[in-house]
Amino acid sequence: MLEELKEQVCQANLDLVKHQLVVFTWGNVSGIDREKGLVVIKPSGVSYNGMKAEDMVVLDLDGKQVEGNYKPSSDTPTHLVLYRNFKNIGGIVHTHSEWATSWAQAGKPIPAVGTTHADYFYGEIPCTRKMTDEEIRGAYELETGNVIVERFKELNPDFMPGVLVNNHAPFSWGTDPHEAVHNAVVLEEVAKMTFRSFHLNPNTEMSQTLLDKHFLRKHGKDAYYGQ
Ligand SMILES: O=C(CO)[C@@H](O)[C@@H](O)COP(=O)(O)O
Repeated sequence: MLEELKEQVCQANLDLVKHQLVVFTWGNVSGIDREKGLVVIKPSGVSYNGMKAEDMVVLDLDGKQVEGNYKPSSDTPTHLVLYRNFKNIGGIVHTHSEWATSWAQAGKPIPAVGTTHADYFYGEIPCTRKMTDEEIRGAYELETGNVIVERFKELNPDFMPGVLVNNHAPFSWGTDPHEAVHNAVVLEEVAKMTFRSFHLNPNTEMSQTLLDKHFLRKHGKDAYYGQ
C-alpha cells in the first residue's frame, strides 16, 4: 500500500513537468495514507529528471521521517498542517506556475467569472493575508500552512480545492495526488483565462445561479455530470 502511494506521488510529481507547471525544482506533490497516518512527499531540491518512487520521503503527521534517503521537501510542514486540518484531502500540490503565481504575488483572489472555474472551485479562489515578519522569521513553512487554514475558517476545502499564498504561489489539493495535480492544472488555466477576461472587459462577472449550476452538476449529492 505504501509502495503504491510512493509510485502515485512520484508519478504525480512527474506530471507537474508534463503539464508545464514547474520550472527546475519549483514544486512538490505529496500524498497521505490516512489509515497508517503516513505522508509521502518529494525530496527537497531533487531534479525531476530520472526521479523514482524509491526517492520519495515518508513521514508521520508530526513530521518524523520514517523512510527515505533524502531530506523531504522544504514545504513539508505546510503540507502537514493541511493534512491535519483538511480531513478529506489525500494529495497536495505546490507549484510556482506562472499565471496562478502572478495572482498570488499581487495578493489578489481569482474571481469566479466562467464555467471552467465553476466546474471545480465554488466561488472566488482565495488569497491568504500577508505573513508577518515574525511568522516569516519563525517556523515559516508551518506558518504558511497556518495562514491557509486561517483563510479557510469559513470555507470548505472540499468545495475549494486550492488557494493562493500571498507573495508566494498556489497550493491545491484533492482526494489523491492525481486529483490534486488535476486541480493544479485547472487553477493555472483559470488564472490565465480570468486575467485575460478582465483585460478584455474590466466588468466581467458571472451570476451565482450559473456558479451553482456548474459546481453542483459535478459535485455534491445531486451531481449528474459524467458517467
Ligand atoms: O516555494 C518554494 C520556493 O519559493 C519551494 O516550494 C520550491 O522551491 C520547492 O522546494 P522543495 O524542492 O520542494 O524543497
